[in-house]
Amino acid sequence: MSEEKYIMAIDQGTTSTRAIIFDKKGKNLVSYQKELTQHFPHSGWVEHDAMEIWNSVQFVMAGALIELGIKPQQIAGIGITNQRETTIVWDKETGKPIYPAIVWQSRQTSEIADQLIKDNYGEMIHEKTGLVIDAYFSATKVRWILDHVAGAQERAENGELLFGTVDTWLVWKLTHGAVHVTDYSNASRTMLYNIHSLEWDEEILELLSIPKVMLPEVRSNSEIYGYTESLNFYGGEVPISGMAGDQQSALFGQMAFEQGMVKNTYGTGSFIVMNTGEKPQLSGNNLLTTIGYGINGKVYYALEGSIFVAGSAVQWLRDGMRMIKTAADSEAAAAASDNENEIYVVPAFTGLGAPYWDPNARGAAFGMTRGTTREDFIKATLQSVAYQVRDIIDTMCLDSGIEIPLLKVDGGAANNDFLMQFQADILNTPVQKAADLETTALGAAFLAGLGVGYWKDLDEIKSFNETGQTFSPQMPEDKRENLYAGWQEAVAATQVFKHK
Ligand SMILES: Nc1ncnc2c1ncn2[C@@H]1O[C@H](COP(=O)(O)OP(=O)(O)O)[C@@H](O)[C@H]1O
Ligand SMILES: O=P(O)(O)OC[C@H](O)CO
Repeated sequence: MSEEKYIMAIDQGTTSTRAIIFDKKGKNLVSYQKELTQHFPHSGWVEHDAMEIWNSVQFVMAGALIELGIKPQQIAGIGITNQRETTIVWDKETGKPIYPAIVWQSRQTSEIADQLIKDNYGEMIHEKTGLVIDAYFSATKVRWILDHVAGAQERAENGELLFGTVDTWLVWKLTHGAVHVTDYSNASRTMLYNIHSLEWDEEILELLSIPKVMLPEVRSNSEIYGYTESLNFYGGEVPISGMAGDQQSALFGQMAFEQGMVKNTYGTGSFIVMNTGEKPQLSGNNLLTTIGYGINGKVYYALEGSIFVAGSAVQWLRDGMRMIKTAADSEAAAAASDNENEIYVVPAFTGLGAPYWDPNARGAAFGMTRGTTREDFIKATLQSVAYQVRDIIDTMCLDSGIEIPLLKVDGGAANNDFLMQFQADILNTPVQKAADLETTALGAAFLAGLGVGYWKDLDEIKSFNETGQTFSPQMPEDKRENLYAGWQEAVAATQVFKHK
């Protein structure tokens, strides 16, 4: 009797690593998770131990197999999805990183980014990569490592060092150093990749003195990149057949295959991504143009708005302000606020992302009176997430000329009904939750399953479509616009105060 086969997705996120096993109907059967240590060596720096990332992946893969009670040989394909931009440089011979992974949120390379802006490279880099110059992307992080580790530049030039984002690092480790690849979606977040010619950009590489020999080969999002080395995977040689950055993977998992479809993932940050079809569309309003996915010889582009602080504002209410015990408590507290005197919280803790890109802004609260309560403050913090999403969706509609009929949502904070209802109200657009909020992993599983023929095509995948609750707008127009105008004033006032 032949044994049933499954697809495994590895979701290597900023705060945790998960392995999730899906069946033939795209159903999530088991999810196994491990938290990841966050290192903050200096103010504004965020680093991970790349070996801990790798160990956590092995741990969750084993855990998921054991929990489901299946053998590695029953995995038809593995899909990898990952925190994007996070940068690792390692020694090709020893397989050891030469410096910790510099995490996407880290600001330690902002001086390099500022210099590029001062030297007027903004337009050239935007045109070629679709990105806005910022320390967020991998390019300045690679430069920083080559500058700060003794002898690294020379060793990189000699071909002794390799660079990779987390996807690349994991495939390299899983294949025991045999395969050094990335995919279109991750490459498009490095600020080194030309999204039009689909090549590493020689001019940018030269500008930053990054040797091309250390870069991975860029491949599609769904194909066999290599096989797990049997020692790494308990005797199993399993194809690794799908790969995408986590936000693009969520777009795929939400089945946003058509031009104009938009998803928003409410995690630590919040990332709104619109499928814009087969032609890259450069934003005139500071959104990012990025590659959504490339499959069957076609590349699909996307517009993205990145909000750095979303669910982490709720963590701040819990751990910093100590106003709530759990993130979920924020829902009842916000619903209990009946103050007509609305206050605004602008959670610009690490500056403001899209569409403002103001690295020097810092958090602020406005409109408080003697009557303002804890509940009002919690409500305003949740509302700040929804207002930031509106800032981006409005900009996206302007840039793309596309009206958004529906916002598909997922991620941890999408569990908050108060936030979802307010989101629908402030956008005046229905908000539809995914049936299973692990959409990021589902996207990687779909890509991996398509890559090995486990699923035939997109039509088969579309037949699994199941949606969760939909929140319909209920707020009167004048109230919506008054509230939003107040938010815009609050953001403008926040930007007047500059962090020294
Ligand atoms: N019910 C809730 N209400 C508001 N925020 C929540 C709720 N549940 C989780 N969160 C927030 O969502 C985030 C976790 O979501 P997750 O998708 O796991 O994030 P990530 O992938 O970035 O680690 C945390 O920042 C947490 O504060
Ligand atoms: O790990 P997440 O879910 O917080 O996502 C991080 C993003 O990919 C950063 O661009």
